[in-house]
Amino acid sequence: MMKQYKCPNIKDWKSLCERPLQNQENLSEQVKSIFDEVKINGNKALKIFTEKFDDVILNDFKVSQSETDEAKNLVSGELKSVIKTASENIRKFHTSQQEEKKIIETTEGVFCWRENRAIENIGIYIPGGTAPLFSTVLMLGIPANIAGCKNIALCSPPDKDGKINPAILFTADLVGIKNIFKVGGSQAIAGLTFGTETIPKVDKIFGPGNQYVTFAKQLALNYNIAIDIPAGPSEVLVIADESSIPEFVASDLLSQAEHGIDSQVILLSNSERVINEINIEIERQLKELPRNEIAKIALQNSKSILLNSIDEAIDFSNFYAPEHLILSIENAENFTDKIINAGSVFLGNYSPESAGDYASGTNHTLPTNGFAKNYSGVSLDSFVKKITFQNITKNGIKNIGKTIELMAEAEELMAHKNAVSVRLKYLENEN
Ligand SMILES: NC(=O)c1ccc[n+]([C@@H]2O[C@H](COP(=O)([O-])OP(=O)(O)OC[C@H]3O[C@@H](n4cnc5c(N)ncnc54)[C@H](O)[C@@H]3O)[C@@H](O)[C@H]2O)c1
Ligand SMILES: N[C@H](CO)Cc1c[nH]c[nH+]1
Ligand SMILES: [Zn+2]
Repeated sequence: MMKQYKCPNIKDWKSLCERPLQNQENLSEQVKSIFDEVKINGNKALKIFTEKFDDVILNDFKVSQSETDEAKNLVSGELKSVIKTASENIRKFHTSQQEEKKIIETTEGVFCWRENRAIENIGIYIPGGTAPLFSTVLMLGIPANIAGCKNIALCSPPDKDGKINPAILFTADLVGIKNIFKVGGSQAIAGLTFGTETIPKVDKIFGPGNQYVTFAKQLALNYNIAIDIPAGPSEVLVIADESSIPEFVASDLLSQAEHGIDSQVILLSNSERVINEINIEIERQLKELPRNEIAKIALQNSKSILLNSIDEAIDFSNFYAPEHLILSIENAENFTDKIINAGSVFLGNYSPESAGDYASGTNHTLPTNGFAKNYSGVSLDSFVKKITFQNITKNGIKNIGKTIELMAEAEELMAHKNAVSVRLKYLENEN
């Protein structure tokens, strides 16, 4: 059952926005010690942590070609076909994010532009603890392909038989990923950070995961490894008014609650009747939901909040900064300008969040835990660096030279000034 709140005072919003995170001190100590072990002992440490956390003893972490071939035979034709449909939409949307090179003449003879270069060595993490998220392989592998990333290492936790789910292996094969490792959790992130005898060290780590994975990615930053975003336990916030359909809203809330016991779902409405009906629906659907244990626990972390108006609900949502925001309200499209902080937004009664999770084309790797205030979700840009170039003609340096000289002198950096002065003098002598 979600906790219920009625028109809370604005000073209580901060505590209402707290996420159900684990004891961060224990978590950080644990992840730091896993990093230290993997840094020093490589595969030996991976083996110990895989036995401890995934309950399986592995002597080789690399997935062989025969394992991939076997997995491809285990995935049904129907599933293969819908994965391909989803992959086409994801490819279409991410290809549309490519930008044309634009050369800008800022001053006559001064030409500036940017060019994209793919990040060459990347690691992608595919969650596998609660559910094998093969859809995440599409979300990360496809933009990596479009960007032109050369070397992609994929890590995902093994099951108790020491295997990776066949759909993950099929999807990895579909997007051309060959380097696959059976390692999960923070030990996988440590492996990608330092490199081991088997796992390559990478330049940037992508992918969602539980609190251990997310903390580990943030730790990787200390070792000069870039990360995509903090993409931790899933969240959804739904704003519902009288036009919403309780059955739909309840289904959306449950869809994120089932991700993990630390997921959080929030319902906001300007109508007590709507909140009550949605809560009744949640209870009804929960009973019918197979494997509902996780959702039940996550719902205890979750809240339904009655607010005075839809505008106030949007203010609350911007304050909370949800990973996913669903607007189940009349004329939802008219409210988009007011959304300031959210990872991905779903408008109206027929845009379920699951569509973005799988197949509409947008990326499902999104910022959580309030990070939608300052991070975007994963996109094509996440896989490239943008290098600036400039080309200044003789005329251009004559035009902009004085500006640079005066600024350099004012900063008391005379060598900077001189780098322009020598050129201007040279050009004077040329004439
Ligand atoms: N934000 C996003 O974009 C996004 C997208 C998809 C999924 N998610 C989230 O990803 C998460 C996936 O989590 P998951 O647990 O299912 O899979 P996971 O693969 O992230 O984590 C499983 C691994 O965690 C490690 N682990 C488990 N218990 C541990 C412990 N006590 N100490 C240290 N390590 C431990 C194990 O090694 C295990 O292999 C969910 O919370 C889901 O909501 C987020
Ligand atoms: N909702 C998750 C992002 O928070 C993504 C996902 C993958 N599969 C199902 N859902
Ligand atoms: Zn989901």
